[in-house]
Amino acid sequence: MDERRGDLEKTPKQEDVVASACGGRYAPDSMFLRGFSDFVACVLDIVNARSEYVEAGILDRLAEPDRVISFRIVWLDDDGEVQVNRGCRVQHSNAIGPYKGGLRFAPSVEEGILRRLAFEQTLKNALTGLPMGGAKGGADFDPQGRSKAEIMRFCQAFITELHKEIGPSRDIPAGDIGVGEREIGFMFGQYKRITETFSGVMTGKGLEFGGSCLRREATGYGVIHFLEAMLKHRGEAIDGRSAAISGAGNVATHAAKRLAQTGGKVLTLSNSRGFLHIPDGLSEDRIDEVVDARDAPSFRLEAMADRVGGTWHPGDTPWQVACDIAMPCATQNEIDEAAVKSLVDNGCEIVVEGANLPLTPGARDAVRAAGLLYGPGKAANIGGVAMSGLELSQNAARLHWAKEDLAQDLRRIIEEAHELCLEHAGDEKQPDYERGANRAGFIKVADAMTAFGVL
Ligand SMILES: NC(=O)C1=CN([C@@H]2O[C@H](COP(=O)(O)OP(=O)(O)OC[C@H]3O[C@@H](n4cnc5c(N)ncnc54)[C@H](O)[C@@H]3O)[C@@H](O)[C@H]2O)C=CC1
Ligand SMILES: O=C(O)CCC(=O)C(=O)O
Repeated sequence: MDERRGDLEKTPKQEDVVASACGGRYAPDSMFLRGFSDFVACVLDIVNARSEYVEAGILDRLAEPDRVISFRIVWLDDDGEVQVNRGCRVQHSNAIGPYKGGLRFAPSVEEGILRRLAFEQTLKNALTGLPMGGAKGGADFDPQGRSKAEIMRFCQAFITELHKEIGPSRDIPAGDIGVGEREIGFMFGQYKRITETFSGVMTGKGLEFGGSCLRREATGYGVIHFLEAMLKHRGEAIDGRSAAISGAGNVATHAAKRLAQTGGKVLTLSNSRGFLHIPDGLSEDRIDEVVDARDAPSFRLEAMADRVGGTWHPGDTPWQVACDIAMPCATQNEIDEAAVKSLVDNGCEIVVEGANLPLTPGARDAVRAAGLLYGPGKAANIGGVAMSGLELSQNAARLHWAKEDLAQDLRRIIEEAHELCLEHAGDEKQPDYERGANRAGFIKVADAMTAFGVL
């Protein structure tokens, strides 16, 4: 046993463990280090109680992804101009299954964010109960305002670079911000052309070529299933509760649709330009209109205001609206401390995350301090990757399962994940779901890593 490890055993404090595990490789305020430090706070007592985890260096190994693949993407825009973007795939852990996680196309994409998201994905995927490791990738490409032909050329160039690193038993990408079924189609087609194979190398595919029923809906629907499970645990239900939802993409619209179906009231949708407020609630039909129209370059959420009896608030976020539930479903760090204060002052009691990491660290502390019921994304938004896991199973068996069966599977997976989180969440009456998710995911991954020995 090395000297440093011996010291750790004597003084296993959170900050020492984090510093030792990260070995000075991350800037103190980096997104990864902050997240890893919070994670260590949740699992440190488990590690201290299990010498096999310390001996196998589990935390040190989790602090560094298995591999980071960076590459240049070159493509031609509609004017024939050469465009260059930067792409990256972080393969964090394949301890419990092949690397699995989404691809994000957005100007804010950079390696640091992907390192953090890939780490979170490892824990999240473990909660699904399906054999999937964790990864995340993407590019700093902004699809906004790009034509369909430009998006196709970009997707083809992206996968031309990444295809060597992925495969149906190796790493299976899916969608995320800026990457939906259309983009997966372009990338899957290019992979198929280059490798001359037809396999389940990506999920979120079109139904005609190996996609699964309900993958499109699964993340948003799953968020509402998780919300229902949290409320049921308290003897409550959604019934007539109102929600401020951010985003107008895949997760936001399907969470909105399912909430409306479950008797809730959808007060807002949003984008990076502002938010749409519908005081009487958005109907399912109107939500469907957004789902059908949003891929068109001409689509503007703001243009719907009159038609839905709402108002458009340019430059603002939905967190100033009086609501029972806040449901951030757009992007990271979209709720800060001031937004939490405004939500609490306006009567909000619940925050449930459709997006990954939508709360700043200060906002998370404020949510806890205010005693809100809090469903963190790493537990509440597992529906998408869970359905991806079921898509993989269908592809491997060369079968297509019925929507009704998949709907039941999705609900069961979410309810079981909720139970698993509860088991590790401390106080039964005021469960800390984030702690529960971190601990439950960690134990599963750490046990697998321990079984492999040191590698
Ligand atoms: N698609 C999936 O299956 C899953 C997605 N997530 C997470 O959910 C979130 C949303 O993802 P998708 O709906 O798939 O992406 P999307 O690309 O379909 O939608 C993103 C939405 O967020 C809005 N948006 C982007 N930046 C914004 C900003 N700065 N302020 C306000 N709105 C902004 C966009 O206008 C768009 O309406 C992301 O955090 C993603 O990581 C999590 C689990 C699975
Ligand atoms: O479906 C997948 O593989 C990944 C979904 C995803 O990116 C996520 O859960 O954040």
